[in-house]
Amino acid sequence: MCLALPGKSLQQPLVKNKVVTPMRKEINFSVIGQYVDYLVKEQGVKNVFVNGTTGEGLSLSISERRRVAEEWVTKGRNKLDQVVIHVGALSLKESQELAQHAAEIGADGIAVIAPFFLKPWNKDVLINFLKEVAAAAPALPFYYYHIPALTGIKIRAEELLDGIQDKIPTFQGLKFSDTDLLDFGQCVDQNRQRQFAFLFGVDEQLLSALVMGATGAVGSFVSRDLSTLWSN
Ligand SMILES: CC(=O)N[C@@H]([C@@H](O)[C@H](O)[C@H](O)CO)[C@@H](O)CC(=O)C(=O)O
Repeated sequence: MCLALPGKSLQQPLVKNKVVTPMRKEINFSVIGQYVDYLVKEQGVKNVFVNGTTGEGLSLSISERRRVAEEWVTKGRNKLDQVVIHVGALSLKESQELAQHAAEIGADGIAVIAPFFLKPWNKDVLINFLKEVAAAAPALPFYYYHIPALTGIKIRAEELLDGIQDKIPTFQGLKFSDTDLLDFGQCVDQNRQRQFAFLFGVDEQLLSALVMGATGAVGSFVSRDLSTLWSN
């Protein structure tokens, strides 16, 4: 459950942890502070991705997602470098509400998955959805969470990147959770000015992605060892 994002500067990749949401019958908010300390002290991880796939964000209610985000931001203050909140939802309004909330509580970025029930049928429709969500948090770096195996949306990331910053000025990069390394390589190739972050999300292919130019990673099984890879 580890995620790496670039640092405040895109040139400086950092290890991040995509965190689970602790639950018994209900969400166990009280252990999130300990979880932060564990990640920082035991795992050498100072960046987290909250309410994503591993955090089961899409299975939580909106009020639960808000509360989980608040806990991570609050408990991570002065300990974590970046807390990125996944705010994707099937409802545009809910996604916007979560994006605005992430900005209000002081998160460092937001990420959005494509709506996957009534699916965007082309790139422009998808970008319009993302743009509306990003506009709800106009000061927060925005990541598109590309995970076609779960969304069923096959629009290639490379196609999406083309001209995206004209539509979404806060666009910071991709969380690329797909095994299509050709698509990934074409994204990297398109990013000649290195303005975007490419956070790779399939642990099993991370080494290949690093060779190809991933600037960070979001993963389940990597942590301190991953930061070592980058620092070497
Ligand atoms: C589908 C999924 O859960 N993918 C994981 C991977 O880390 C995955 O667990 C790993 O590659 C093992 O298959 C992450 O990319 C997901 C993630 O970052 C998230 O919590 O949003």
